[in-house]
Amino acid sequence: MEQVSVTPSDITGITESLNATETFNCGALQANSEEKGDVLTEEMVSGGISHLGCDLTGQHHVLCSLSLPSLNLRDISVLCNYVRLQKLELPHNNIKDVSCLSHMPQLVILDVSHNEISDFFEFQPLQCLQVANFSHNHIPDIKDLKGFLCLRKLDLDYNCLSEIGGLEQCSMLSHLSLAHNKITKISRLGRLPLTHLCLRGNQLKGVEGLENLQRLQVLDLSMNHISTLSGLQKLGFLCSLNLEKNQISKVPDLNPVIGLPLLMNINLLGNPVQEQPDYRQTVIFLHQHLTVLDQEPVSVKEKVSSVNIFDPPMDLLAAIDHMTHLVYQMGQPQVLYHSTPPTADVPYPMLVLTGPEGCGKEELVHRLCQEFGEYFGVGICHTTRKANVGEENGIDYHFVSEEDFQNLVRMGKFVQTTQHGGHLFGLTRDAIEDVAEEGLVCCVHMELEGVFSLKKSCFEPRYILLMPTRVEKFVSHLKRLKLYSPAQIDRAVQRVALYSNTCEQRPRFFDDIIPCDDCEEAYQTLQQVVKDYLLVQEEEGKASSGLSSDSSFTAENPPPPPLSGSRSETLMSRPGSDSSFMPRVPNIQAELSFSKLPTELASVMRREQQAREAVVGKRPGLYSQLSKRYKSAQKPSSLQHHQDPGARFQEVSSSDESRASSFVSVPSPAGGLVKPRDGSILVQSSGMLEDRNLGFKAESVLPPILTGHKTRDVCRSPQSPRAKPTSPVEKNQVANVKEAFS
Ligand SMILES: Nc1ncnc2c1ncn2[C@@H]1O[C@H](COP(=O)(O)OP(=O)(O)OP(=O)(O)O)[C@@H](O)[C@H]1O
Repeated sequence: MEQVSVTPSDITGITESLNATETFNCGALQANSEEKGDVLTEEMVSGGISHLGCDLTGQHHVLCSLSLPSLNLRDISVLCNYVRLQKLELPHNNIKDVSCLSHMPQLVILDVSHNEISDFFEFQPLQCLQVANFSHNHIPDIKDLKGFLCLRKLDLDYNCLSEIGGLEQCSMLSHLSLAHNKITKISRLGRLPLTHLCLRGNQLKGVEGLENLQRLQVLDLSMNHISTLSGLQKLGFLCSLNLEKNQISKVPDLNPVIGLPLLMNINLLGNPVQEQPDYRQTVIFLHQHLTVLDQEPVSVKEKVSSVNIFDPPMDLLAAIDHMTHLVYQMGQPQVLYHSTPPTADVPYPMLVLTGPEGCGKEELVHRLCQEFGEYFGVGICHTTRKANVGEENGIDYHFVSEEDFQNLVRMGKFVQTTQHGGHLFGLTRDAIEDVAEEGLVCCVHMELEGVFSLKKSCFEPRYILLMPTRVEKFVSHLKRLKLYSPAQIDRAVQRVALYSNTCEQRPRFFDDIIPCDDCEEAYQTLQQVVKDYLLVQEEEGKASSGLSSDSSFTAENPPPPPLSGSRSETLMSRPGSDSSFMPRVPNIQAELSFSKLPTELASVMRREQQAREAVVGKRPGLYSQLSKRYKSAQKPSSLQHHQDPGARFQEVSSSDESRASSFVSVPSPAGGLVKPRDGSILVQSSGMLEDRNLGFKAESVLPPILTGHKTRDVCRSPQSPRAKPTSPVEKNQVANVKEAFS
């Protein structure tokens, strides 16, 4: 094809030259430059020119792009005539003088990289220039670029710059690259709208001077001598930070960038901090947004394991705690306790008061156990903390040394342990057993961690949360006690949120919530809750003497089912309680009721009524039948006898159907269990079972609460201070307690 030579006069309005320019022939140009030395000629220009487009006025067609790379050009003065060029690429030449650029007011893109330029921007301001590449030259400093109004991207890599300046007026500059210069300090970047800044390979020791670059997204500070990142904490849009080969030595040095919300990529390769133990996990834990660290993607697994190491969730801690105690406990001789659940369905009844430190739960536990001493006993925990004034060993806690505590752990004594405020707390099986032996419900107080752990165990207590609803009141209450340091008060206040979050995130985690701003009021409410559980609410109306009313629930006059009162509903909507601080707790009963159709509810009520009647002996047939079905499904073997004392018990007692039926736990519609209420049946069966030795221990094998009350009511010697005749009312109440807490 014929080579077309383009002169400056041809540039405007030439359309027919389009084909010619598209056949840019580099070989021909090189030959031409060799002939003419290092001077750019018009022939060479016509060979390198391309792209027909419109000029900036939009009125003329022009050939607006010239590319002449690697031609050893030194003199490009001929370009003075090409006034409508918009894109000029002259990389890899020997150009020193670019003053001809002053004649190209429409120039938008300029690449004069890899040349011999030492005078920076020695030409008239180009108002349209947007992209300028002056990398790989010999420029010693940046002159004032005031007139370059549209400059967006400036590349000055591999020059001899020792400081930054002259760019303050470039109000559109978003990309600036100053890699591999000799810059020792970041200065005069002001409030440039930079989004990308590269300062790789300079001599920086700090990063001051970047704090006002609020739009910065990508920052490359690699290959410097930076040891501190102070100043970067304000860069809220930063997404990528390259700190490769610097002097960051400790994880805390990263603090200024930890928490930058959009920072997802950090490169710390070649920094001393990498030698720190658990370095990667620590950084990933501290900066959970990271998707890439040290050029390696951060996996979800890494994130989860870092959280599990440095801030394990309560569930995990509880699982570990439970597993530890279970393993130690399995190493010990297995005995059957009074509190051993006879079957998975019949837990030993327990009540746990929980809430933040200082909310008074310990006091409430003791008051409750004093007032309702016939039903509740305090489960006394172990602790390694010192006894406060007025506290007694064996009453408030078992105060033990850390060594003793650890020994107890290794002996498999604990059901759960927790570390709180630098001290260890734990509930032993023996502590529960001491109460169970008395035939009482075990009542304990503990922090949330303890609750999580206890929930993993075989016990299924009722959990009541005591919740401060007004921060100021809670704080002043803690101050008044004079037992807590300011730090402890802060911790207690912070933990209130932990409790309320748990309520919100885990519906039904707690069975009840009681506001505890006022200790007296809290106790009144607790009393009411407990009475509800004991089903004596209605009784109270009839007899002012509290629990020991003469009238009792009978088959004809059955007590309301547990939880069927509206107390929890009224509690949740207590007037005056600060709902912003008070977590919302679903009313379980209401939910249950609302989820059922009226006919379903009616059926449920009917079955419950039948169950009650059957339990008191009015309709034995139904439960005999249930018992039979249970028995035939079990197909008991001698092995099973040993594994499941409850099954054995049922088989043994099934010789008398109606009696056996009285001991079978029947799932109630409310999700609880309907249990025998006829005291005489308890007495007979308990006596019968006491005669049998199952080979575990010379003790009767009964559902624990039955045994307990049995012991209290019947089996104790007359000398025993607790032994006393059991009235029908009391028997009823005992059954109610069992039902309520199981
Ligand atoms: N076994 C346990 N597991 C978990 N937490 C426990 C256990 N035993 C006690 N705690 C809890 O440890 C915390 C610290 O106990 P301490 O007796 O020092 O508190 P307190 O100041 O008396 O608090 P409060 O007035 O709420 O009872 C309390 O919240 C207590 O309920």
